[in-house]
Amino acid sequence: MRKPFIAGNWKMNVTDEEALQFVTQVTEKLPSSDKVEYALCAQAISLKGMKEKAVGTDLQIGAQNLHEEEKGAFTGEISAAALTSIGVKLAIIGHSERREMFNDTDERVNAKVKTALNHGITPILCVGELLEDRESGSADTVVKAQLEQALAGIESARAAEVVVAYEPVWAIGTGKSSTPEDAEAMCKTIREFLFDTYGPETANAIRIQYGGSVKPENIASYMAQDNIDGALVGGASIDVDSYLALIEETVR
Ligand SMILES: O=C(CO)COP(=O)(O)O
Repeated sequence: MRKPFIAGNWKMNVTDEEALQFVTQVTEKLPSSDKVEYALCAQAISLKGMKEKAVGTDLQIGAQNLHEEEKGAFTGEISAAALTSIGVKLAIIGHSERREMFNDTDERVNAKVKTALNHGITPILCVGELLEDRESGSADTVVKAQLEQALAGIESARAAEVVVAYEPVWAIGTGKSSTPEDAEAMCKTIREFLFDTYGPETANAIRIQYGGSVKPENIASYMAQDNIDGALVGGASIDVDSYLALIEETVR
């Protein structure tokens, strides 16, 4: 059985002071991680402080990106080694906002996933189609191509450590979430791709999250689907009560 995994993606919406306050408030109330894993992915500036505040709890702290190179002249970027030096072992990779605005091509996403795995960082690998892909009937092809390129050269044992987040781009921050049935259909397609690529053991081990306008009110309908193992949540993860409710609804 795959353990559900709920990750908040705060994007560029939370200051350091707010981030630290959030962790203090939330850690008092988080349930045990026996049945559900949970994480918060914050701006780089807050990761160290959040890690310190989360000591002794099961709250995972993740980055929203990392650079594929080990080190060097990459002004403004974050290295995997810098993340692990403060104990961060989780990073979102290839989010659609980065693919669209920050040149995260499929090739770079592949390099970033490899770098993350080389450093023992769990990548939350984001894939998802644009509205025009869905309307033209090519959503499956687009998502499979993203997966194929992102996972190129990564062997089965290492691929098992990847978390895939299926986020249809048209559902992100729009309030227009995918129906649970449509989300399940794509997550099943993703699972089948993983099965064909890596065989049953790895395909069944990899967790697939759905993301796109997930809220406490609709998360249970996604979690009820066979191939959805959690959620990557933007807006609804920024409020303490809402974040806790997402986790509670997952294990209800
Ligand atoms: O992009 C997302 C998470 O990575 C989804 O954002 P929203 O939950 O705000 O739609």
